[in-house]
Amino acid sequence: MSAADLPSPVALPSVALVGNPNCGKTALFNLLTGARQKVANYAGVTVERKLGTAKLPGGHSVQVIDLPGAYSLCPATPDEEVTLQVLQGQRVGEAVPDYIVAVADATNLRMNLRLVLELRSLGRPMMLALNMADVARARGIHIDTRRLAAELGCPVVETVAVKGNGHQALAEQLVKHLRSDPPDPRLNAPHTLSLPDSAALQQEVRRILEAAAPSALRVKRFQYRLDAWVMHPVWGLAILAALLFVVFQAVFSWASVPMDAIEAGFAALGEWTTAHMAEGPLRSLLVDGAIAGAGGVLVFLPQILILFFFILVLEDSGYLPRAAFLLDNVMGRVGLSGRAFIPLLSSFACAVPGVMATRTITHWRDRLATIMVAPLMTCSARLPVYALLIGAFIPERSVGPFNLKGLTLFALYVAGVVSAMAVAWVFKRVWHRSRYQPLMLELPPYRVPGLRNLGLGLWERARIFLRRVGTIIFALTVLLWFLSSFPAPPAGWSGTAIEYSFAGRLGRVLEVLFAPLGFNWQISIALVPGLAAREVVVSALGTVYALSGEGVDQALAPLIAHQWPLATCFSLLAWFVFAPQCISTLAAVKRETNAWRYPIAMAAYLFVLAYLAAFVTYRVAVFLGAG
Ligand SMILES: Nc1nc2c(ncn2[C@@H]2O[C@H](COP(=O)(O)OP(=O)(O)OP(=O)(O)O)[C@@H](O)[C@H]2O)c(=O)[nH]1
Ligand SMILES: [Mg+2]
Repeated sequence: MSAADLPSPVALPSVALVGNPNCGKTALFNLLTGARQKVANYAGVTVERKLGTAKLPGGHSVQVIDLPGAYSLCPATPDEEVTLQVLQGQRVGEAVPDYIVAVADATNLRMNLRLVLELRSLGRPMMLALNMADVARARGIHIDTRRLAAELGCPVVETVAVKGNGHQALAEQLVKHLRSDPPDPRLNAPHTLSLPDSAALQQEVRRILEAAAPSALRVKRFQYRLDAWVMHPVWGLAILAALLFVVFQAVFSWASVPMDAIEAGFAALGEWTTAHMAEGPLRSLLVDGAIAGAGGVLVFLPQILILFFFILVLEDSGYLPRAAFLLDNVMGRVGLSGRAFIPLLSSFACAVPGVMATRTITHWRDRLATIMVAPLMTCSARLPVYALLIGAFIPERSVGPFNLKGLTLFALYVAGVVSAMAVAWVFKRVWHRSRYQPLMLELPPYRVPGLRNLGLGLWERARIFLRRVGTIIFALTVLLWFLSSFPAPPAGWSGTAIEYSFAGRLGRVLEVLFAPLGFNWQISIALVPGLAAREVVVSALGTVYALSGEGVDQALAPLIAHQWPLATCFSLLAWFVFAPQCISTLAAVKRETNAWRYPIAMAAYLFVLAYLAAFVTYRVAVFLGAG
């Protein structure tokens, strides 16, 4: 694409997608713009406004704005506030959008039309997209769109945002509008809101629906019977535990074949390179740095994809908000809001989106408590570290019907969750917070996960992981290789070259700090680049051991299994349950809280916990004879 093709965002008319949470705004946005923003079956997926360009029929282009879902133009949560700010042009450097596309879930008009009426009262050019038209039709909800358009005084179209061309009617209507009614800058002046009274709104919704879609008022919920099981206080918890358990078993048992293949591939590549290149720094960089280091992280791709497969299926099925209700009681007792469930669950992928997702939490202290414990959820960057250590030290054995490795991984995730609950409980004590906020959350319908969404989601995950391996992990590994190879030792040096290098000396210094935890100097070095990305600990260990003259023909796992006492493995695992080192999370916390003291407090408390946990684990393990 040449620079001329790139649309200038200032010149294009802007179209904002506004609607209730979970009505399919982002799915529509992705269809219109070709973007890949996250879509999932629960309220509060989008928490920041996103921009994209849509090419419409007839050569028109518009800038499309995807917004967080809102129940009303009176914001109750920080994400709803974002929506209102954008609509009123209160964001710095941004004008009021030229056109509003109100998006409504056609299966739930009784609720969705309230916001549509509020939007109408703004008096700005708008239209209504009745999304989920496919589901509405299947449920026998008939909507007279002409009548509805007449009642609302704006165009109404039906859309199906999960179908390839499900946005066609919307695109055509946009073009029609642009032709007949080009953007008028006079309408874009910020103005004060005067919203209709709530009871009057409800009456108006009823009146309109009786005229245009009487069947929408008689919707039956199909899901009550299933919910009686899924949200049952005993069966529900059993179902949740069983689900999570299957996930962790699968991460180990399904992944072994592709992982072995990738590992064998890298081993062969290393041998081939060693055989075909003259000895020297370049060969060492390729073999010890790139192949033993970054390649060692790539091996974990299958496990990450399996974990995300399950997360995506759960996200799309509509199960997650139900689990939030199920756990609301437990969460309330430790001082977390039930709304914290989804942000915390997102943190299993990465704490950064988890911290952002706390914008759906109304009260500041609830939100802060959730932010502070989010990094205790086991993010996917920890998976390679856990998997390496479990693969090396935990024998391939079955305990009853369970695989011992899967069981250990499950235990580590549970350790993270339990610690988060404990820390939240302490916060509650410190802040004397006892007010319990009842959980108000909309239950989405159950849905069979769409293959398209699933495939795109997995592809996106694979891309993110590969990009990390190819950029930050690779760069840090090369840097570490450099620091571990230079300066070269003088003639007559009796130890290995790495012990003489910068990294070797730094490792010896850090070892003093970490020796009480049972960490040797190789681990101590690896923890430093791990500050930027946790997986780098794995690649760094690969490089450090390869340079220690242990031979690259040995895979890392058997090597450390041979060299480290079991107590060190347990201690390092305990360290990583808390592992304070993730700069991007700390930066996200600074952004979201707008204060330095929170990320600093977070790093400090996590470091202390990690150190204590590893220390105690190591001592106990040594005492029990694992030293
Ligand atoms: N069957 C069907 N499903 C849809 C349609 N549009 C969206 N979905 C599904 O509805 C769910 C919600 O879609 P999103 O696009 O994330 O909704 P959103 O309005 O952006 O939600 P928030 O960002 O939370 O406000 C996802 O599971 C989508 O796959 C549709 O037209 N038909
Ligand atoms: Mg969205």
